[in-house]
Amino acid sequence: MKFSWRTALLWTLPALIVGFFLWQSSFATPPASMNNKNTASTRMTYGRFLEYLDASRVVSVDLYDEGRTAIIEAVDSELDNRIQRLRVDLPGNSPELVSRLRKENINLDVHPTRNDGTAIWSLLGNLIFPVLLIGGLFFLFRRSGNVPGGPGQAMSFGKSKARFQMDAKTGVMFDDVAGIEEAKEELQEVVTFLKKPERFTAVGAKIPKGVLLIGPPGTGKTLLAKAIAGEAGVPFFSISGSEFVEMFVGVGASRVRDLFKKAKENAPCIVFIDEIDAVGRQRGAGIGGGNDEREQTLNQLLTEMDGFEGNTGVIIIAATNRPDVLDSALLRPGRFDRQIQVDVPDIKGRLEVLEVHARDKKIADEVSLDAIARRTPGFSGADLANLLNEAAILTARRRKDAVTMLEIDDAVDRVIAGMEGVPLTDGKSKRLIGYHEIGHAIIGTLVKGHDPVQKVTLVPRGQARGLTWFSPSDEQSLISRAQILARITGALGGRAAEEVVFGDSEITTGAGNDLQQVTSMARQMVTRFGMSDLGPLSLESQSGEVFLGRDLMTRSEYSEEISSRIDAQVRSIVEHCYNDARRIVRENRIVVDRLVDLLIEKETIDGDEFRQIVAEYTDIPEKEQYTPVM
Ligand SMILES: Nc1ncnc2c1ncn2[C@@H]1O[C@H](COP(=O)(O)OP(=O)(O)OP(=O)(O)O)[C@@H](O)[C@H]1O
Ligand SMILES: [Zn+2]
Repeated sequence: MKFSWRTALLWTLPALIVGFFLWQSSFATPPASMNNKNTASTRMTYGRFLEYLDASRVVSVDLYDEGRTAIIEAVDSELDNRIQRLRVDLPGNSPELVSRLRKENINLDVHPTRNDGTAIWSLLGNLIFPVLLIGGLFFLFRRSGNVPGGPGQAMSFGKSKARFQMDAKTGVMFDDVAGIEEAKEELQEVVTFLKKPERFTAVGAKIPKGVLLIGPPGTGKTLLAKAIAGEAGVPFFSISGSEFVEMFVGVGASRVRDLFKKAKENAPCIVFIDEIDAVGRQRGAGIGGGNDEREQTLNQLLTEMDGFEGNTGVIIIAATNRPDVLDSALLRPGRFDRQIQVDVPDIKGRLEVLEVHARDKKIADEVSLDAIARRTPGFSGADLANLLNEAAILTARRRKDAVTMLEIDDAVDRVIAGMEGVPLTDGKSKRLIGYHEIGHAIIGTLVKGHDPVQKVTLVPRGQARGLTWFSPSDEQSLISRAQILARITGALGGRAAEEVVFGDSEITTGAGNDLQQVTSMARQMVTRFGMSDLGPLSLESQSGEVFLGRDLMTRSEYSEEISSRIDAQVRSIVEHCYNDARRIVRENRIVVDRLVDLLIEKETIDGDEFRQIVAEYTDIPEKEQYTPVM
């Protein structure tokens, strides 16, 4: 045979790929330094391991390298029952072994390959492998005629490697999750579903399949999902949305399939998908069409969720901080139809989180957790955990026996330095935001036709530095003119209060979002609902669902002259409402001041308490005081 570069490459390529796998798996086995140096490198044969199992000497098993290597802890009967660590080479991924270990209550952890070895190796691995594979595929396809095994063989290299993690027992309980009581209460039911499904199926109730946890990073969504598994005593499968989205077509989808297959085999169990927005973005959105791979993965996820009954005992919990970008198909009944908000904790919540994390630390008596909670508005659960940990590290470094206030102070600085968006600690801006929020809330309470206040809070969230929540009174599709005016007035309440209290020159950019809403509502009154002096005309067509770029599509169907008349009408509506808003704040200044003080002290006031305080200052029933007219 004549030597040719092509043939040479053809044979070296598979060798390289195989070599790469071997090389990678040598990193995948845990480094000895991770464990006790002397014992972790001691090997044990599979046969011995089975004997140890029979003799109930195995305490825990950690599986690495796709189930090919195990690090076990076993009782050494010769060495006065000391625990020894041993490495076992397993014949391969064995579901029987896993179910036996679980049945015998042996601590089992399955570790994904990716997290083992050092970061740089896995990064290199992730880069080299795709390059080799793509190169190889390209080459093989060009030569497909006379390649041993043909391209089909090459394709199978792309087959999925299941990269989800399984914890037989998470060991996390609801007690370990603090400061998010509402979310915990709602999830208590899911625990019951898993523990006592008969109770629900007996009366024909369909058990929900999916729960979506919505909230900013570090608020404990993962912890909460683990706690559900822990409370129910079921296994916990987890994967991150970004891990689903892979370079090779079909890998993401087959990962989803694998994950669900494993989950069903292990039911009842929890499947946790972190960062679901990475796969679950609106299909077809984005410039230049969707990402095919991601869409296939999402479609597979939807198919899997439809493909099993809620009663199989698999409950899928997903987490996101971007619910707005999710494909609406995910939120339909029978999929993630339960949505639970997990917020940054308020002052009381922060104290509880601190108490949880102080349990395992030595803290001096002089330290007041309450004082720390006061000083840390905007800190998430993870920030607080990090804070106590930093303080403990400083304590050890300073060779003290217990954490003192000095270490806490230094740790607060360190944590704040690493956080996005500096939280509100300074008095003046907190007051200003307090007035802004109370402005919204007082108008919402006193103006007829406005939805009632659900809660007012100074706990920042995303871009907002404070928030007022209104509970929509009931599902209504028709909204009256007076109601829209009430909403516009309410939305202007924040800016109005700032101006009344601090004067013209002190108003802030904080109302930017409010003003956008106000303008849009007023504009729609004029152009869509015929609610202005321009008469009952529809001057603009509905812009359709508003998402990424679509709102640019609003069609103008009127002349420039009408356009300026529309502007004048919009302006007059907004001005009228703004005057009302300022007047209401001025006339109720005493109660507004009192509410702001209370808000600054407590950070959150709920709707009932809010209304009760307002009622102390006026005998006119709420909602009857101001009726929007124009
Ligand atoms: N509510 C809480 N109570 C107690 N500890 C918490 C709480 N929230 C966060 N923590 C601590 O912070 C760590 C990280 O939280 P977790 O990973 O659950 O947050 P997350 O909401 O899933 O964040 P991300 O969105 O970044 O994944 C937890 O392991 C825990 O130590
Ligand atoms: Zn506002």
